[in-house]
Amino acid sequence: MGEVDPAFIQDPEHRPKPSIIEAEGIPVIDLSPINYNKDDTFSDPSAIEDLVKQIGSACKEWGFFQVINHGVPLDLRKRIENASRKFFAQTLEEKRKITRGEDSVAGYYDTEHTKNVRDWKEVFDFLAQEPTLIPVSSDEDDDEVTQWTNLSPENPPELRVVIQEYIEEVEKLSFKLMELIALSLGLEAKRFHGFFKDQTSFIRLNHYPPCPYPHLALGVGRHKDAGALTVLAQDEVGGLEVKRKTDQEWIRVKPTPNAYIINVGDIIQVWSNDAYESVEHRVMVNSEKDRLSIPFFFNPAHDSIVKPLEELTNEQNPSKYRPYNWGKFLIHRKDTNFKKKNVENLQIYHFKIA
Ligand SMILES: O=C(O)CCC(=O)C(=O)O
Ligand SMILES: [Fe+2]
Repeated sequence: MGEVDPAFIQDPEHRPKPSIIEAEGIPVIDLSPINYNKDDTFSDPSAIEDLVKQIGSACKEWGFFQVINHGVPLDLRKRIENASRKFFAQTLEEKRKITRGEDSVAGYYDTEHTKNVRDWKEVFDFLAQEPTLIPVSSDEDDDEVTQWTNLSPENPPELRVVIQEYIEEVEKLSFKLMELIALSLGLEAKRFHGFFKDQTSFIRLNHYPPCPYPHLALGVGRHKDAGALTVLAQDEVGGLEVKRKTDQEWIRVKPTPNAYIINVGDIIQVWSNDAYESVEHRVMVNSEKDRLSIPFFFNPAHDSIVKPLEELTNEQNPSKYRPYNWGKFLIHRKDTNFKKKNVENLQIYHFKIA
């Protein structure tokens, strides 16, 4: 990654700005009421009610928030971060031994493109469920389903187990967040749980090496997350930017030690019939420091039909989207993200009812 490779160069309007705006506005929400109450139940109704309000406003106003006192053990986070660093510190040859194949999303790769520009990063993806059931093709008439499985790095030897332990914990957090989001929309707490029975969730280890031309490239180009919810751990380096809804400015999410960054994905946007929006974000790189981030993409079962919930639509507020099949959507995305293509990949607005 020495000379300027045109594959990484963003169009001028998408290049990072030299001045960074680090807003205080991205809410930090304390989840103590659901994690550290004395008798371990949802026992303090007023604290929960307040929490639900905070979650609702954050989803509406930002589509992004951070959580503290989230219940994921700090020691586990440290262990996954250390193991990930060891993994990425290996030679390219070693890492490429578990390169992601055409037939699964799991494994190592360093050639992802976002909006047809190559990202300055390398990643390792690991599925939450093994096997994960998924359609063979994005073709609507093809009913065939296949199984995705994980690839296991030899080194460091602890990585696989640490990832599995970590997934268990962030998954618990994701379910709790979905309950709070459901309540904030006036739904029953467990309204969303059924969608995640055979989930297609996965965890991603993102490594952003120092970049000699950080003013031209991005670690991840502007995008929205396609799934339901993302639970992201970022290290102290920083670089994640979120598009502020009020003025469309790019705002840096300040690293908060031990916090998780949560964002609403496209599926929540559709379920909520646009009450909550999935917000664009991107990652800046820098010329000096490596950066590590670990998103957990909480995604429903492949055969989920994604559409606005009946409870949230009516004559005054009719459904804004045609239903789509999540598994087919995911496969379509996978096929187009892998290579540079001259067409835009599939987006939820393609299902929008005009
Ligand atoms: O590295 C980050 O902070 C965010 C990465 C991201 O947005 C993604 O992987 O979808
Ligand atoms: Fe993202």
